[in-house]
Order: sequence, then C-alpha cells, then structure tokens
Amino acid sequence: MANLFEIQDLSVTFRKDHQTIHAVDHVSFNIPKGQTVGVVGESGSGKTTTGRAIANIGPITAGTVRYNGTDITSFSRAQVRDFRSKVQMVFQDPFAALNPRQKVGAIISEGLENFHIATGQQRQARVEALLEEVGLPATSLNRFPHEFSGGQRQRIGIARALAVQPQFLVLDEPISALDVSIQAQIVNLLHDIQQRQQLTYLFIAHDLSMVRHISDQVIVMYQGRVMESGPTDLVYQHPLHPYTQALLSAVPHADPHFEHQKQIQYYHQQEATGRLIEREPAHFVLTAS
Ligand SMILES: Nc1ncnc2c1ncn2[C@@H]1O[C@H](COP(=O)(O)OP(=O)(O)OP(=O)(O)O)[C@@H](O)[C@H]1O
Repeated sequence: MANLFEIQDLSVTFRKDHQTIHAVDHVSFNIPKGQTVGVVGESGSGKTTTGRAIANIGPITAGTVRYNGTDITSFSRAQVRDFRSKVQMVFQDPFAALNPRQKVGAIISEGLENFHIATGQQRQARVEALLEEVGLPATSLNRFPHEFSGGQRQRIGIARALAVQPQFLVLDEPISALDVSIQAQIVNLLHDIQQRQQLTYLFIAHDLSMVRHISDQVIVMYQGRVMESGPTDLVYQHPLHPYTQALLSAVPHADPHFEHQKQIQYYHQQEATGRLIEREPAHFVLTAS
C-alpha cells in the first residue's frame, strides 16, 4: 500500500530556560494511505509535537517528513497552499478551538472562503451537507458553539476540518475531553467518515484503549522516542516493551525499575521478532494524566 507520509529520523528540539528539550527524538514511521496510525504515550511524550511537524505547522529540527514522496520543507508556495487544505487538524478541546462569537455556519464555512470552495447559495448547501455528515441538524448553522454539548462541539470541529475536502486528519486527542459514553460515538463517526471519504488519520491519544478500535498501526512514544510500534492487534495482544505493558495494564503509577527477569524476556522477544525500534529499554515512570 502506498504511503501518504514517510517520517524519517524526525527530531524536534526546543530551548527553554537555557536547556534543550528533545521533544521528538529520531522518530521514524510511515502512514499508509487510507489507514489510521495511532500515536499513544503519556503527557509530554512528544505526540502533539510529532503531529504538528507532520501537519507542517510545527518545527522540524532534523529528519524528513515526506508527503506523497515530497519533503514538506521543500514545498513551493503553491504546494504549501495545497497541503494546507489537504491536511487538517482536530483538537482535544472543541470549545477552545471554536470561536464563541461566530455562529456554527460561519465557523464551518471559513475554510470554504479561504480556499474559494463554493460561493453564496452553494456554500450554505455545503455547510448543511457537512453538518449532516457529522450527524447534526442543518439548523445548527444558526446557533453558537455554547449552545451545544461537548460531543456536538467536537462534531462541529470535525465538520470544519472536513469542509476543505482534506485527505488527512491529525486528530489530537479528539475524544479525551468527552464523557466516556460519548467517546465511542465520536470514534465511530470518525471511522464512518474515513470509510466514506477514504481519509487517512493520525490519531493521537494518551490512552491505548481509545485508539484500539480505529488504528491499523500503533506507535508508542515515551520521552520523544518510539518505544514500540506495529499492527494494532499485535501490539495489544503481545506488547513487548515494558512501557507498553504498563500503559495497557492501566496502572497509573508503575514501578520505575523493572524486574530483571522481565527485561531479559523483553530482549529475547525483541531479537525474535525484530519489531521494536527502541534498542535500550529506558527506565520509566508512568504518571496519571
Ligand atoms: N513550544 C514549545 N516550547 C518549549 N517546549 C515545548 C514546546 N512544545 C512542546 N514542548 C515540550 O516538548 C515535550 C513534548 O510535548 P508534546 O506536547 O509534544 O507532548 P504530548 O505527548 O503531546 O503531551 P500532551 O498529551 O500533554 O499534549 C514536552 O516536554 C513539552 O513541554
């Protein structure tokens, strides 16, 4: 299957208080067209920085991000503009991401105006179709974001992202702020839309259970590095890295020093499968998020 993105040795560093933060540290993976790659890891592991670099809205310190084979840092102005419409982001907090003073119709049609997609009457029809696509009544366009529930607001955020007919969505913790009962609805919606529109997703979450049902591949990050990656079922059923095992076991505070036996077993499994990217098992402490 062709890759929409190829990420190779991506590193992003920040300077803060005279210190260098290695937010993303030599990360490599591919995003095949039409698939979902889940990126999981606790807070501060570099997920958002990775997503922003791929979407070309965050810095890249070293390494390459290729989109349809072209390095995104070598784009011409026309390519940047095309990429801006093809790649959209959906954020964790739908309320913060929506302008409270704008009606839903204006929020969704902003991208249509920016990219000169549809005019006048056509634009209204397109907004109504987008609302329908995300399961909201067409009359929603005359209402303000605060009149909607959290789940409905995330639907509006998704409709806004879809307005410019993207190929790829970076979904940055899109369900983390929602009630558990609503989370599955939004995941199902995203899955249905992906099938209908043949979209490709990067789905960022701190919790493995959230990405399980939608991801084809999973990348587990810790302190900017990929600890483990592979097909979702394999990673869930046979997690090799102790960090993944700890994330899966849902223990909020893991023992920072693994047992010796577990470490040996981990090395043997790594040799047998060649699946892990990370060579040295870093010591870790899981923090409650
Ligand atoms: N603009 C910035 N300036 C300085 N440091 C930053 C900046 N953006 C991110 N960082 C740091 O980079 C590291 C990775 O942050 P990032 O937001 O990518 O992690 P994350 O896994 O997405 O976490 P969260 O789930 O909390 O968003 C953190 O230590 C963070 O403090």
